[in-house]
Amino acid sequence: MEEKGDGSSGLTNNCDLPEDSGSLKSPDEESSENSAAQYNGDLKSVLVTSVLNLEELDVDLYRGTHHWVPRSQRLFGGQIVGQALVAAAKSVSDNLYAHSLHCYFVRAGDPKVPVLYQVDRTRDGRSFTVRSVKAIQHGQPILICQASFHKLQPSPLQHQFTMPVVPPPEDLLTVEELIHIYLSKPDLAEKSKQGLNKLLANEVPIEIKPVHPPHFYRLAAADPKKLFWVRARGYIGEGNIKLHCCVAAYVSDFAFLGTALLPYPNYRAQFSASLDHAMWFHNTFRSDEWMLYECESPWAGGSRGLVQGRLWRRDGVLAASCSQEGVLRVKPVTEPSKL
Ligand SMILES: CCCCCC(=O)SCCNC(=O)CCNC(=O)[C@H](O)C(C)(C)COP(=O)(O)OP(=O)(O)OC[C@H]1O[C@@H](n2cnc3c(N)ncnc32)[C@H](O)[C@@H]1OP(=O)(O)O
Repeated sequence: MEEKGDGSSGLTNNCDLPEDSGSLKSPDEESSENSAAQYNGDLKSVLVTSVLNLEELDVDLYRGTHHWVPRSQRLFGGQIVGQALVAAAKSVSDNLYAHSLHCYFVRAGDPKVPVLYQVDRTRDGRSFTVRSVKAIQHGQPILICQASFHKLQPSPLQHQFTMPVVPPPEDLLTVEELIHIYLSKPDLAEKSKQGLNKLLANEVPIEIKPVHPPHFYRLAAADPKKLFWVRARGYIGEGNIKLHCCVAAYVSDFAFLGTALLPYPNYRAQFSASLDHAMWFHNTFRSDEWMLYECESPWAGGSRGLVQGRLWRRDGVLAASCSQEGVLRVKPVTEPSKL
């Protein structure tokens, strides 16, 4: 461990969460709109214009819609957590910052209908404020979430682990670029090509650069650890800290549970889904800037796997920590490699 400045000196909080896409513009952002359009080669992130842009139906009642749906045809857990945190944050004051959330995914989300978010104002304290959010479809909860917010309170106690030393994102390829390299292999089997093309067609609103490029049809067992740079696609802009936490909640569930499968190349997941998800936010960060996601799985057993992750700002400041347990029902791989 090392002593570290907390990087929070510039803590600002334009806390308004998106009501509509226009409400995201702070005066600073207005003035830099042209450069924003160029930001990481994209327009405003669909995560803020659509996914996390909840419709207010009544007091503490919101409706969220879907953007990207995984092949499992159940709603992406990160989307539900991110939207639940948006709903919770709308009822807390500007001087409070999300510091943690704890969720259970109790039913599979149905991609054919929107999700309702019902917020209970559990407690408003002098330092901490707690919200409980129920995500509902077909009259039943699909997620229960507790989110806690804290006033900024400086302390002499400050430490964090050290960020792993890895190549910068500029030196690495995106998942899409890696897939194109695989697709250019002349002896690639047709079925593998189809699988990779399906991956390319995924409209995931986040960008990923693996530190160790994956073997898409991996053959060797690996330690249950992975490192990748990740950021929201498109521009979000600085200032709205709560919104960046909501985006990070979305991002943090992506490819997370798969860490627990890395030691078992001879098994493939027949059924996998996250059961719970917890996050702690430590410092300010920009979710539209590259962050290093360090994932590891300390344990698997009993058809479940535990994964833990740390999201690092590229300047080495620990932005957030995550934990998740998932159900992992596997079956042996019987077919030879398709490569
Ligand atoms: C790529 C990105 C993905 C990232 C990860 C995510 O975001 S995942 C998305 C977020 N997380 C989720 O959606 C999880 C939501 N929670 C749930 O769906 C549920 O809590 C749960 C399925 C985990 C609970 O499991 P239960 O086994 O209690 O549920 P249930 O009894 O309804 O069974 C669900 C299905 O599993 C089967 N099943 C149940 N027990 C089984 C067992 N021991 N061995 C084999 N199969 C079993 C059932 O027959 C049923 O199949 P049939 O259905 O065939 O009848």
